[in-house]
Amino acid sequence: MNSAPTAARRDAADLPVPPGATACIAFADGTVFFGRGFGAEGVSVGELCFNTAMTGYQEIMTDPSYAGQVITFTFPHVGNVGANPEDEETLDPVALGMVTRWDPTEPSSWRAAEGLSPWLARRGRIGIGGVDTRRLTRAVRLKGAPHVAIAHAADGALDPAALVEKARAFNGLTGADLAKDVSCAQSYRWEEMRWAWPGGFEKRATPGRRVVAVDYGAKRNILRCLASAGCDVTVLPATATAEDVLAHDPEGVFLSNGPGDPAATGAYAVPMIQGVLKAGLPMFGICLGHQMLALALGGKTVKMSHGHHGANHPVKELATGKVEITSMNHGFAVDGQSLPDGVIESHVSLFDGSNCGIRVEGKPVFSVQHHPEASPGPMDSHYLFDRFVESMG
Ligand SMILES: NC(=O)CC[C@H](N)C(=O)O
Repeated sequence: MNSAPTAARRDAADLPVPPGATACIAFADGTVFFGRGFGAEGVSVGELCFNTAMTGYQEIMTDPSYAGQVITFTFPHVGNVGANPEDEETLDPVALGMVTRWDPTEPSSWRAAEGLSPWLARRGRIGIGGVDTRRLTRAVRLKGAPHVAIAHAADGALDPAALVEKARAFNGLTGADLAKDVSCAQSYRWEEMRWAWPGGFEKRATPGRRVVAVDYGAKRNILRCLASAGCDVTVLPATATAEDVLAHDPEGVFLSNGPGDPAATGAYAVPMIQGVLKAGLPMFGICLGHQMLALALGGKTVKMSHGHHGANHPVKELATGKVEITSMNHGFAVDGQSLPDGVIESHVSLFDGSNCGIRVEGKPVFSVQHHPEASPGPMDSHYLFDRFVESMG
């Protein structure tokens, strides 16, 4: 295995492709990082972010909120436990590609059904190994979610100058409405619960609270957490109206995570949320769902510099002072200063003070920016699912 990282190259148009390079990441400013490709061959264009989680690359790559993004993993050993059918957060390919410090090894895990490279190839997604990911991560931090083009050509036929042009032509995620592209096309019932020994993913047997979950790109483990907490979940597409939601006679409404700019998604989500709020139902939102609830209540969202993507982000619940270590994946945030009277900031990030939660005074309506379902990550915030179920009582 040749795993030495390749050097970053400036001024792509003038420099030759280094020997052995079969993949690269080209920035709009002309910086190019070369590496060795795995997974699918081809070209993809999107926004680059870094994820600091030490486990869970398969869940991360299949989180629909990563649509339009390429992920560089700061943890060096990615791929060593392969891929399995249980750790997928959705069936459709989502993140555009992955960048790793080491080339993936053969999988070593009793759970592995296949290696990372064939799994990515089957999904049409590009992998780039052997990259100096520290340097790449610093570039993301300094340049703020840069626009990039990534390419993998097994014969080394890379055209860095053309890729830089493609990165320049990318419009970015601001204003991008991606949720309806990754949402389900039709409503369906969800019964699977969280994985538990020895039965694995079992189905709910007893009747529970009737919950409508609006799918903006929902991770499966959120739906499982709702089911395990005692909800009979009906999932509706992102473009569902308030009438569609209320027609199911729900006792509570859940707003899912999802990709893209919440302000762009709000065009259809905000009127639905406002309609459901008028009906006075309990409501709980996660990540994109949190951002859109804030918009529906009169708040604002902003694009962050390079966002939060990891499984070790400390968040403080202001009412209790309790700190939770959380899973995060967001590039936009609710502007805590923009919240109107009656909407209370409930959680903040201890990394940068950004808003991580809101609640409506006197009503069972609340949401968080982080991911209480983890997948991957710690379960410190799991109590929020129970809080949602209790709010229906
Ligand atoms: N995980 C999510 O739901 C992400 C929400 C939104 N797309 C963001 O990047 O901020």
